[in-house]
Amino acid sequence: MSTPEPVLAGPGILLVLDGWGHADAADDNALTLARTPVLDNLVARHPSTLAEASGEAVGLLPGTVGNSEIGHMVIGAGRPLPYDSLLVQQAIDSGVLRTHPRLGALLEKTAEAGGALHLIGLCSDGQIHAHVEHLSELLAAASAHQVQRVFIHAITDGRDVADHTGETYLARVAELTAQAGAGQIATVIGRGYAMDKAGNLDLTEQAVALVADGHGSPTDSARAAVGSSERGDEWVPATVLTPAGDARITDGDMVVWFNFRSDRIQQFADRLSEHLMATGRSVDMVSLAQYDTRTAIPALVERADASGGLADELAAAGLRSVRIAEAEKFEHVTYYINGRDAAVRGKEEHVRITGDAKADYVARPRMNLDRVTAAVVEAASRMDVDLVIANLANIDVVGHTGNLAATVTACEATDAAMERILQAARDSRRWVLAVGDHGNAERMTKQAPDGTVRPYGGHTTNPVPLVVVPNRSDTPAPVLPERATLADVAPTVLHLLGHKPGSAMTGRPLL
Ligand SMILES: O=C(O)[C@@H](CO)OP(=O)(O)O
Ligand SMILES: [Mn+2]
Ligand SMILES: [Mn+2]
Repeated sequence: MSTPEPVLAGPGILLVLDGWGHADAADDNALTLARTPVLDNLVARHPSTLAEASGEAVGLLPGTVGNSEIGHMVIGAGRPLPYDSLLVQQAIDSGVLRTHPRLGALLEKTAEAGGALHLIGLCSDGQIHAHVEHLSELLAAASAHQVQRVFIHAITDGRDVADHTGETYLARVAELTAQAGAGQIATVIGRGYAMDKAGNLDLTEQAVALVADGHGSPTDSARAAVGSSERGDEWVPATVLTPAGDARITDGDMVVWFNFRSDRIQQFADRLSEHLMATGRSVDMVSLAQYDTRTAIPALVERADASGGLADELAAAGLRSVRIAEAEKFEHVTYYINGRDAAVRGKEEHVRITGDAKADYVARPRMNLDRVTAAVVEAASRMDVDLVIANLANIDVVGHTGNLAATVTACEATDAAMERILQAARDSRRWVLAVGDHGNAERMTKQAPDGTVRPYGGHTTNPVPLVVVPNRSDTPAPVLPERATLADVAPTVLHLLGHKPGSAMTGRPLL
């Protein structure tokens, strides 16, 4: 039976509601606790489905939570992309990492020169930025090459895993060093300092001074280091573990960065490189996966090709897009959705909304949403714009605080913004495709390794709502398939624009 063409192909709006996951109503589900009439109506009245946004469906290891990088990359690519966590795991399983020629050569050189190996990275199993177990492979390689001094500069998490679990993960690091017969934790600092990505160099410099020069509070145990934080694991102050001895980075040492995700470690990596160079220390550096640093740091595992996505198809079709997000998610609607490609194609405009630089999202759960919304409304009103791509960041960014009340407010603010955007879409006869990039706010508690249930601000493996609001209401609304994945977004967007999916896309148009 042939169905009538339900949607008039034409200009549209692709909205990523960051962290908008689906789960049944519960007392830790900020999205169902919030009063969100517009979002509720959207899902109830318009063609909608649930899209997989985690694990293998998007190119992650089975069962791992989605994240903004892979979420936006797959939304843009129209196909699952083997993410860096998966590629690193494959390199470990196949033995490629342990026998990596570059790693081997540097370890050998370091051992011969009597230098030290410094391993810097996030110590948790959150699987968004890093995995603590990856250390075991690196420690084994160091041990095999007889590097005598191996120092771990541990970054504590509390964001991708339940807070106040740092001590457990540092205990795991100690176990791994004992197993490998190499390495010790030399310094500890929270990710709030070491993984700032917003240009707050005062925070980054504390991490640089700690690992390069040993500037931090001396303490004799990892437990005391973590316990010294008044603001949880994210904000463990710079701490030097005295039993490790002198772990400063000196001429002839080498550094391995073991985060596999770049965005939050690259500022630190750049500043440390610059600081070592400025102080006359020649130090070899490698990173587990490829980083987007200013200074070139060779990677042990190369990233997957992500070309041939939405941006390339829009450019080939001569369509104009406007990308809008506030600073926290600006790279996601530009660089990541374009396949980690910094080139700005013709007819592509970028609008970066900036505002209050202080990131206290419990106090400011609305963030800069009013300005983001105004920019979307303005772009939608322009006849020359074929596609508006915007990210509404609040549900995710405020969700990360783990504060349920603030996250409920963020959901309600997003709902009000949606009302304005939907009105603008009607005024300009645009369709709207709204989708989450991964879950977050629909589950705000998690069981910690010790069995207790704690407030949790991290991502989830839940599917995300995907809704299409057609640009006309006088034809029967299409029915979307029952299940979808983020890989179906770009083919659907191209279909709604009146174009075919790109040849590199494996996702399908959902209508
Ligand atoms: O803030 C981040 O770095 C991660 C969580 O660690 O979230 P997202 O993937 O949404 O950027
Ligand atoms: Mn996100
Ligand atoms: Mn997030």
